Amino acid sequence: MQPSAEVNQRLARISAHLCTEFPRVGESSLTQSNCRAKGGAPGFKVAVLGAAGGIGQSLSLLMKINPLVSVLHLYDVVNTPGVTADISHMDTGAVVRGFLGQAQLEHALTGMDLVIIPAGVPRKPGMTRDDLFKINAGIVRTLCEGIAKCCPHAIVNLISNPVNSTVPIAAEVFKKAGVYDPKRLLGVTTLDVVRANTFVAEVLGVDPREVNVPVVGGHAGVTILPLLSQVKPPSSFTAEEISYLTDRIQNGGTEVVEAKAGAGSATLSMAYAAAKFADACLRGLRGDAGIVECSFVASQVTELPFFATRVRLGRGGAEEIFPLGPLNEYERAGLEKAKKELAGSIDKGVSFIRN
Ligand SMILES: NC(=O)C1=CN([C@@H]2O[C@H](COP(=O)(O)OP(=O)(O)OC[C@H]3O[C@@H](n4cnc5c(N)ncnc54)[C@H](O)[C@@H]3O)[C@@H](O)[C@H]2O)C=CC1
Ligand SMILES: O=C([O-])CC(=O)C(=O)O
Repeated sequence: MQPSAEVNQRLARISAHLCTEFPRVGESSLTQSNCRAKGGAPGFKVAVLGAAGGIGQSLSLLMKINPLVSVLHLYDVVNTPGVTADISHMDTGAVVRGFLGQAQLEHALTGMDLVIIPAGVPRKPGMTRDDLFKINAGIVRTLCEGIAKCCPHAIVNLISNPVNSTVPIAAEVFKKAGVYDPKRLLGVTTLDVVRANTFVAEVLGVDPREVNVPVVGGHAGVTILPLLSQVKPPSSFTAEEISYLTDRIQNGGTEVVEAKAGAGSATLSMAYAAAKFADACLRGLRGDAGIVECSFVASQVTELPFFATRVRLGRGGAEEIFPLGPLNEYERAGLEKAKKELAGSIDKGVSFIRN
């Protein structure tokens, strides 16, 4: 049955009100709304791809309350109308627009300064992050092809797992399109740092906000390498504490996957971590000085083409990559293990696009 003209008019009015870009009932082709960011604060344009998911919804909420964001585009292959309607009622500055399905990806991406990608399937108990490669590699490829075409200068925050492979995939897609700027592609490893700060603070009996633990390497199992010898403020740990903390930080994701017992992986702490990292990227874009975060980026710190270390964020993205600093024997052994596993994951990502 064809919808009445009245139904379509009503949907058009709601759509214009929400600044969304959903197809009207019965329409297959998409109309671009000419909705302006009326009353929106000056700031950056941010897109969340995978915005209707477990991470995506909370992350979108947190970006809506970030005063540096003027326009927030929410893209997913399902459920963005509801999420967008909901978030758009928050009385904060950012104007929210929703985009649904592949046909609207280009509209979602055009003009964006920062694109955050939590799209893809999460783990269930018994799976490794690498088990997600089959599905998530293709999703990341498609989304990055869109970025290369529509906002090649945007900063990209890649969350989708396995990060150790999806970042190399994104780099290859951008290279193929001739738009690769290694400084602008950042794998999000902030949750490892957030966990490390929390667990170390518990052991030390201090406020986690006072603790900063550099976590280097990658984002899976032994590739997650906390540098407990470089904790700020300077702290010393017993051998038992070092072993307990390293194991807990490396397996923090699995701890949540098991506790959720089939209902997914970390979403709330991840949304917090992603929002923290995105805010740091936006402050860097604004030109703030001294913004330093850990991230999995193209790097010459080791012989591997990608590695997570502390980076300084600026107008161009990861403008400076800091060396590892002095490691103790335990950390040097951990580094060797991390590099071995990382090399295979990076190769797998590169081969996915090249072959
Ligand atoms: N980097 C990190 O530290 C972390 C990464 N993750 C990863 O983040 C990803 C998302 O996790 P959750 O939000 O829990 O999963 P979820 O299943 O709740 O949400 C994923 C969303 O992605 C959407 N999606 C699927 N295909 C898409 C496509 N082609 N384009 C746009 N959206 C698409 C889905 O419709 C869904 O709404 C997973 O790969 C997970 O492993 C999770 C936690 C931490
Ligand atoms: O463990 C997972 O699958 C999700 C993730 O990356 C994390 O929580 O660190």
